[in-house]
Amino acid sequence: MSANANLVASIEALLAAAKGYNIDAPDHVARVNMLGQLEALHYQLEDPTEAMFRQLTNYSETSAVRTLRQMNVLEKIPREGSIDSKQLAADTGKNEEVLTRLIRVLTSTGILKALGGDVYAHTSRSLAFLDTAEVEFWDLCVDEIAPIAYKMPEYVATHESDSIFNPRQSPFSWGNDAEGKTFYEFLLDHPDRLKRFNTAMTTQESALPVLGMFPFTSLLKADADPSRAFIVDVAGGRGQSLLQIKQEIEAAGGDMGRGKVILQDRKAVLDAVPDEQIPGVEKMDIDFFQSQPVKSKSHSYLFFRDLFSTTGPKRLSVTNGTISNNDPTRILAFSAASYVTGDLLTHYHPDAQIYYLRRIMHNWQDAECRKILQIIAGAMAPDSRLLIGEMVVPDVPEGVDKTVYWMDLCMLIIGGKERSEKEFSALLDSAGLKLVKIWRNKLGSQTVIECHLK
Ligand SMILES: C[S@@+](CC[C@H](N)C(=O)[O-])C[C@H]1O[C@@H](n2cnc3c(N)ncnc32)[C@H](O)[C@@H]1O
Repeated sequence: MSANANLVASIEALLAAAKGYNIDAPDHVARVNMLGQLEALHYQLEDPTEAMFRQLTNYSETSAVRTLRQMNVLEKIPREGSIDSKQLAADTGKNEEVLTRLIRVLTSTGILKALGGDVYAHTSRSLAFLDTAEVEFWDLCVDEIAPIAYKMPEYVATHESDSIFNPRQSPFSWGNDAEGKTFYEFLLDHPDRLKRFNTAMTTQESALPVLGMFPFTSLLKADADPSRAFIVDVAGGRGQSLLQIKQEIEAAGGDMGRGKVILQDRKAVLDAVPDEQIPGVEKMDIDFFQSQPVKSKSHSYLFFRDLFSTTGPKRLSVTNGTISNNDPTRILAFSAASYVTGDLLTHYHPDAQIYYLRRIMHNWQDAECRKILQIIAGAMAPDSRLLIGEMVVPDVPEGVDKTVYWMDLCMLIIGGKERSEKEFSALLDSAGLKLVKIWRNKLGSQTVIECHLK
């Protein structure tokens, strides 16, 4: 087909899709597919040099929005009607010329509307920066990641090519004068930035949904052991996923199979979550590189052995809360130290039906992921499932959803990685786990990867 025939065919295909589209009852998938067609059409029509310079609107638009937000200018533009630049300058106390020039960047790309004579109005796109929770994540990316992204050329010029795979030498660590610390160790040292990060993590629902893929309700059991956790959200942040899963299950008339619901994360993260924000959820602070306290009974003796690794018994097992050992003197010493009825037993939990791990694997390289997975696998019972909520990189870029690609650059910067199905499968296999099924979202790359012990 000639280039011209191609162009006409693309436009006709888009026209046919538009004719079948009901704008009053928009179908999300149909709409996004049409956007894909439109984007392909745009690439066919655009001159490559024009395209090269259009890239520059990315950073100029981002900078203009972020700067106007910093100056609280968007709030001063009326939601209905319009405002002129003189009034806007008076209302914000900012320089009129600077405001006008920043606003023009946004009217040129349709974020704000220019009505002529330096008069401006909101559009639904500018209002999104005022009204959506996702803007917290957007600000975080612009303030924490984008400055380092622009310094990547300097990073690669000053580092060995493999150092980017060392999470303690990531571009983020380097750009924050913190080489030697991982991204999360750095955040723990900076409570304000940690707090902002954790809040932003609660907001990305539209691009990275929790629900609509794996059927959580299918795992409810009326005769479930109430002492067994139904779900443990490992490094679950502020409990954002658990709350949604709980709601879905309760809406279906279930009660999480009578099992417990456990939120695990670092202590500093959990301490910042008021109990009333996560009703019915038990908090448990952990370091996922060290241990998984919610363990299968058959593995519990390892926990005790670990605690007594220097002087402890050679073999110690726990059955229904009774400790037995092949060395009675040890048991006596053990009891005398009052560990038996105190700290140790309160740390004992049976395993969980579901270990849930969302947006964790992509923060780390394979070596760290393998360690996290091996520790969870060591805690799982044969019927436990590990559910991994992550994007999966498609073999060939598809559709208009670019989230997985820009997220992968963020991950390259902080020391992590987005993975393909093949990469997940190999990683899981190396940690003693089997990838059973990838539950995909209708759109985009977000999935739930279901795994069992091998
Ligand atoms: C990208 S957030 C994901 C949070 C949540 N799972 C979600 O999907 O929104 C990564 C989480 O890992 C936690 N984390 C980082 N290092 C950890 C560690 N060594 N042990 C336990 N949690 C850790 C962080 O505190 C943070 O809450």
